[in-house]
Amino acid sequence: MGLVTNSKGLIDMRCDQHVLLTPKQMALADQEAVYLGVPAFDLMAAAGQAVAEAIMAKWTKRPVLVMAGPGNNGGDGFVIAEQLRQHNWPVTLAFMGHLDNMSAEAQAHAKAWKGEWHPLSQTLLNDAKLVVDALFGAGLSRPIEGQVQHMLEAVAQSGLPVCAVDVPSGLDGATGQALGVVAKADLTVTFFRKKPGHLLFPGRTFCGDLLVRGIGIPAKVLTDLRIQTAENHPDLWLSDYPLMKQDGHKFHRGHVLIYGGQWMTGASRLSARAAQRIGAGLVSLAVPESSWPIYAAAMLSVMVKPLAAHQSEHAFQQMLNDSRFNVVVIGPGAGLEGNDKHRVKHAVLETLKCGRACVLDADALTAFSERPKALFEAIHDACILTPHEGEFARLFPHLSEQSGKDKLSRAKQAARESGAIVLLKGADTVIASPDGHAIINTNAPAELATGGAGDVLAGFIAGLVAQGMTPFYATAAAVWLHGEVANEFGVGLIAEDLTDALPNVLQQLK
Ligand SMILES: NC(=O)C1=CN([C@@H]2O[C@H](COP(=O)(O)OP(=O)(O)OC[C@H]3O[C@@H](n4cnc5c(N)ncnc54)[C@H](O)[C@@H]3O)[C@@H](O)[C@H]2O)[C@@H](O)CC1
Ligand SMILES: [K+]
Repeated sequence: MGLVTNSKGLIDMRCDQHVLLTPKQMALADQEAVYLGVPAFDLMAAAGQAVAEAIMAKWTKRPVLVMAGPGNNGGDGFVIAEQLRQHNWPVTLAFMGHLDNMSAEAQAHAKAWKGEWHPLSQTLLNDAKLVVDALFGAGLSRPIEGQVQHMLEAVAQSGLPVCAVDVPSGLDGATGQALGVVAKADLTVTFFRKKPGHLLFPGRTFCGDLLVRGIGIPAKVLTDLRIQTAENHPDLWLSDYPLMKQDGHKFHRGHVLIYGGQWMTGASRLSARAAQRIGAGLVSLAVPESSWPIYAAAMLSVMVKPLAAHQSEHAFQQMLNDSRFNVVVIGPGAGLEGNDKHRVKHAVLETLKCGRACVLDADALTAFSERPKALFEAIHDACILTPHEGEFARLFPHLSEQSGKDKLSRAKQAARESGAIVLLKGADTVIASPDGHAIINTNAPAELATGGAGDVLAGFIAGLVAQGMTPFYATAAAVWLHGEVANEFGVGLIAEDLTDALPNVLQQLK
């Protein structure tokens, strides 16, 4: 049963827990569940009950204001209100909508509410100690304005704790972007599966703690939804992960070739060490002859190969003839000064020309900013681009953060246009493949924003590709390990620690 495809084939139901549904896909999942015989009334009852239970688990009994909107999100609100009332919570219900326009199940649940109905009004906040936001969920279709906007602003001003039903109202579940104003929540309870908007920024900051609750929708409805996006988790790639074999040999674990620059000698060395630590059998650094002593003195188990100044391009090309180098990393510390840029571009294009898997980072991306097309025309499917937002904007100016598009769509479009796997970095790193699949990473702590962390990541990816992992899943695994190591290490992290602390995390993974 296929959900998320990769170049190798299909991810099966083992990892269906981690798929992300757009609000549209969620509506289809609901419909399919009803088609399979689960009554819509029961789905809504289960959804409301799950939220009520989460509220009672998180907060002590207190006066609650439930704000119920005009659609099924509001229907959930009526269930929550009635459930809390039955547990002797003091509940005030404010409804904005017309009963006649609601779905049959929402009407039925609204009629089952035993308390009073109030129109939405800011004065209701005076007596409340908790707000339940059941105004809009998956059906939000335009920016919030007018009276609801004022109400949400008053909720924010009040400082009261908020529990959001499905998504904080005003948040686009597909993109993580705000449509007008958003009601920031302390707890969000969503149903069946997470939505991309819960994980992408700024959406993630609006959700508070996020809980996913089953409401009786069978997992088999996922089969026909053409799901393309998942949250990063070892379940996605562990079966692909190159765990060491007892009878393994270093030549079976690949050979990474890293291009080193003249001046910023630390960056490529960080990549080299990272590739070694994650298990590449051999790692070589190709460096300018003039900097060779610096590199060679610092690297013990990495082979450092000098590129003679008068024929460095030719020498690198010659090196690529050696088919034992199965992955090439270009970019960290590669340099853009003077003739460096020309050399870097040449190295990238030669690497691509011979079909070698490659990780292109930093200067290797910026080197093509005047004519990204020259890079895209050369790219093949084992090529991974690892830009931060600045580098990304240089290659894809129409897809920059300022374009107004969300990060998931931007990364997917960039992958499609370039033909490469695109890893768009950030606290919500997105890994997108040209075939439309994408993984959102969620385990990166703030400590990762430190110089050299990207160089280490490039090395991790290369090291995994060298050992035979498919580029898409190697990238996902590397990003996850990178985040996990940073979490494990905690405060005071510098890039070197990412490599040194990796073995602990690998041990746990094993
Ligand atoms: N069977 C189902 O479909 C289930 C749905 N559930 C709940 O239903 C929600 C989705 O329900 P709906 O599709 O009815 O959508 P919503 O309840 O999110 O809202 C739809 C309504 O809001 C109006 N609207 C949209 N944007 C607006 C804006 N900016 N200002 C004013 N009005 C606006 C629409 O015209 C429509 O009347 C989910 O988020 C979830 O909470 C749950 O009850 C589980 C089962
Ligand atoms: K909501």
